[in-house]
Amino acid sequence: MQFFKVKTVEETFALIDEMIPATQQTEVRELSEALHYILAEPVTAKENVPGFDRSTVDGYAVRAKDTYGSSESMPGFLNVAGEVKMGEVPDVKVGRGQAVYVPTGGMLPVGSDSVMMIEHCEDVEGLLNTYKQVAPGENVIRAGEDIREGEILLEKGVKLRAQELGALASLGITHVTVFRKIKAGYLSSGDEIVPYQTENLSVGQIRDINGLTIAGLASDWNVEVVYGGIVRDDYEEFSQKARELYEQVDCLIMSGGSSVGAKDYTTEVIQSLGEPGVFVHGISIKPGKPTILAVADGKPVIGLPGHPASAMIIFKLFGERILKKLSGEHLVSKPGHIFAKITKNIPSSPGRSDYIRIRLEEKDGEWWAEPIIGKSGLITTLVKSDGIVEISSEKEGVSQGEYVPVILSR
Ligand SMILES: Nc1nc2c(c(=O)[nH]1)N[C@H]1C(S)=C(S)[C@@H](COP(=O)(O)OP(=O)(O)OC[C@H]3O[C@@H](n4cnc5c(N)ncnc54)[C@H](O)[C@@H]3O)O[C@H]1N2
Ligand code: MOO
Repeated sequence: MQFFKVKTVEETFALIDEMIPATQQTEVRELSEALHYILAEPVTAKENVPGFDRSTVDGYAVRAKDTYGSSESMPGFLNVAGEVKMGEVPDVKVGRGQAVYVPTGGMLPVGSDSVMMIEHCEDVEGLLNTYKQVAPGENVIRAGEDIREGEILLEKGVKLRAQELGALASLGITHVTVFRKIKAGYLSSGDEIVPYQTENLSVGQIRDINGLTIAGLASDWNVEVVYGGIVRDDYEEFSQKARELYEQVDCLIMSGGSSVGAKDYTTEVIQSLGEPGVFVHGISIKPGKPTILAVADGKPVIGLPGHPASAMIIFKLFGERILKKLSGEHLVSKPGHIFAKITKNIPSSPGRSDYIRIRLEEKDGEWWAEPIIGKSGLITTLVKSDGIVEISSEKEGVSQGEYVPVILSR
């Protein structure tokens, strides 16, 4: 049997970026139901936010110049000319030597350029004693300072997080055009795998773990997962079920049978689905070497290794990028990790990327990554972990006390 030609992690990411298409299907969603969707067209601001100069504190709107030289020991004096009501256009102006009371968020009256906090002044029967000086623009948000009319607020391909929804809400935008949610089909394979609801296992049987872990990760990325059940190690049954599911979804994911054993049909099944087929079979990575990635007639197909920890780590590393790319998200390589110091020496083969499950511990104000040793068939190694440390392919391991990149999983 021919062994797979492995790709490096870097080659795999480059191939994913080259091979995976972005969906073209869009829909219009109400803003409150658009969280985590990807914008399908840019949004241009039709007005300024805020629409008027407003105070960021409770205080007195003043002309900054009139406060220069004021201090605790040498207060200045201004005449209180009135007050601004919340949500209303002020009916008073600030002339030279004058101050007008303004609440936080209130509109700045004409003539003023700054606001003195109430803690720094005192209204003594209409005469404001100022104990500090303020600079022009101090304690003020200018009209258009948040969003300027005509600017492109958000580009196509941006993921709508809570803060993007807030910015859109500030403009009064009620509907957005986004890419439709991706639907991924998932199949577990293996004669020994039974539904997780199985109460009493026969000897040799294993409850399906990957069905739940993979769907769980995918839902974090706003992908709907259709569970296709478990297929036996039988080519006819496997290919028929894979085909049926593939027809209904945008992406097909399966676990198990990715290696090179006599009954590992996954590659053959994937190849039968469409062109161009498998573009990665085997990655120089630990765990998860026997990973299969393919595109069949425009739909990505992911063959995950069966071992539960390997399946999750591989899906987090490559599945996330594939599904995000497919979802139309504009992907930028911003660091998705933090740095922590490793507690032990860990050797690693050059040319292979290692992903070590770790627990984070705080010692003397620093974060330390404590490796969790255990085989990739053990799901609890991930239950105990806070993340995974990456030892990239050019390194020959890491030394105790060295800063290492940690991809967080909590
Ligand atoms: N001769 C070689 N054998 C293996 C190699 C290799 O390079 N040469 N690689 C090993 C590595 S590494 C992995 S990872 C596994 C991957 O194998 P498969 O993807 O073919 O997976 P299976 O053999 O079907 O299963 C492996 C293991 O995981 C259990 N499993 C499978 N699916 C599930 C599930 N849905 N829920 C829970 N557990 C599952 C299965 O029972 C097996 O114990 O290959 C090595 N072999
Ligand atoms: O590479 Mo495998 O995923 O260690 O068990």
